[in-house]
Amino acid sequence: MEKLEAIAAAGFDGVEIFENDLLACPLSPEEVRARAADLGLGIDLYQPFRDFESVPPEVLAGNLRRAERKFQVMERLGADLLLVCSNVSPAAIGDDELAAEQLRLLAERAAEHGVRIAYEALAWGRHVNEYLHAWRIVRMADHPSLGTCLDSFHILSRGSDPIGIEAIPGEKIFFLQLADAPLLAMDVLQWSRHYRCFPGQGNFDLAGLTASVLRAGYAGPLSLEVFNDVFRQASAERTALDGMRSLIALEQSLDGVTHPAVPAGFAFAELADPDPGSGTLGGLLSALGFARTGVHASKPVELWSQGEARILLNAGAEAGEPALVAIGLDSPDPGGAVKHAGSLLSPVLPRERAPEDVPLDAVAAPDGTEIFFCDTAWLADFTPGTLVAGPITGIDHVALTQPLHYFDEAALFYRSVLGLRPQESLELPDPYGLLRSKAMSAPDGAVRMVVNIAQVGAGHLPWQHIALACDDVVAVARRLRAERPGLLLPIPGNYYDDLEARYEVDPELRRLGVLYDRDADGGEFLHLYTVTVGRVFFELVQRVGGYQGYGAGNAPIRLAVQHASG
Ligand SMILES: O=C(O)c1ccc(O)c(O)c1
Ligand SMILES: [Mg+2]
Repeated sequence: MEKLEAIAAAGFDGVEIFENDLLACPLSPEEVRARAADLGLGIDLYQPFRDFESVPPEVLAGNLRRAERKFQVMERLGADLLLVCSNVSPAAIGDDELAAEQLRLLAERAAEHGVRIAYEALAWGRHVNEYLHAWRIVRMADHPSLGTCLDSFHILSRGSDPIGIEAIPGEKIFFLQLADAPLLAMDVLQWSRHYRCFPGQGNFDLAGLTASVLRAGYAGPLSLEVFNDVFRQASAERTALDGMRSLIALEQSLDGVTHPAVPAGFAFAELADPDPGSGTLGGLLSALGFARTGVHASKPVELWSQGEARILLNAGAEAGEPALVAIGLDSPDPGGAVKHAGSLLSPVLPRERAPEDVPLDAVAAPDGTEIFFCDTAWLADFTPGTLVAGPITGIDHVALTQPLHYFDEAALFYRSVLGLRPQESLELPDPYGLLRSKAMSAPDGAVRMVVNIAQVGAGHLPWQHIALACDDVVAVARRLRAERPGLLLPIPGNYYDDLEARYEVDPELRRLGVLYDRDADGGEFLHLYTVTVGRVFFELVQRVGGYQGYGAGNAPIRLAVQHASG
């Protein structure tokens, strides 16, 4: 019930009923039908009917009897399409003619009940596991009540080329199920049952496949069929909305709609500073070479800057401790970006604004961080102070730690709403659990976001950090280790024993506690971290020779030190 309500509220007009959901539901099929109808939802498909075709004659009778009972349930539900998935039983016989003959028989029986059959190749089917194989059997059976069901997961997980879909007559494609998935080297059944996600959240080309299905002349529903352990635990409402967002984004990419305003840089990062009197955040920023270069005309907000790195400290934000509350993105077209976000179900956030303030609109990222789309006008709200130049030149990236169940949602949000592209995804063991991380960036690297989750293990605080681009990390480290020794995170000597075994690096890195990474092309990354203040810390990063990563291999070292220092 809860699922139906959430699905209707998200704007869908139909559902598949998965048999397990019905079996566990206290309502009768008639009541489910009525409830769905009240909510404006059609029941487009009932599924799955398993292990039917290609069986010895003595098994067939029992299978047909089983089917009769399901046709009766479907009549009560008001559903007229049954998904039959390819037989996975070791008892199945690898004989296409037998499969076709038995499916024809099933279709004849179904027709008597006004039911049609959609035959789907499961990627792990015993004999039929390719969509074109299922289609050949359907064609051979040649019955108007028998067609095929295409499922993007089964097609793409096996590496089949979806172009072959275009040769199937559209009216014989009875149903289309869409699911994306991350690329994982694992058994296809486990992969399907636990890791499916919505289009745009994984690595498959859903737009390409869907385009082929539409070119074939298919005019039926686009149905999301996702099996995912995390989604099961998440709120149905939020998951349904996210599913709808994924379909809208898919539709936009089919229509050739590109993001109207991919951000060109970070305008600012905004931190809640609930106790400005303590000087904790201000002190940290000045130690890093920032200066307070402006004060907001109508709000208790200070602008601290160095080069193009701008940090807002907001004493009025609702937060008990220092925390990242907002990110400002330089947008070539803020109005267009906000409208685009709205089309993807990320409405503009209501905001208090003094009449004289420059209009500035924000939407909410999945973890609640506000994302502002800015042109340079926002700076006019701040009385200007003197600008400072220093080794810090801008914001390189912002890293947010998401709760587990928002991780895929965040990936889709940053991709569709902000127009960022997925970069590397990593799973790293750290001393207290597993760190999953996904990086997203604008095509030119001008905006980079890292979405982390601390998947397992208690004690992971939802830390966020702002990584500042720096011309000379070593010079900054030299100065800070001398002047403010407690400010930077100490790095264990064991790390350098290993680093020096792998690379010939300057021994000064060890003395200064600067971390290091190198990519396959010789690009280098030098970085260091400040201690954590409230929920935030800063990273200083220096990219050399086109390095595009994030030094993710060093993250477990950082986490261990952060844990040890509380
Ligand atoms: O995992 C399964 O068994 C299963 C069942 C029905 C489907 O449509 C499907 O894609 C997978
Ligand atoms: Mg399926």
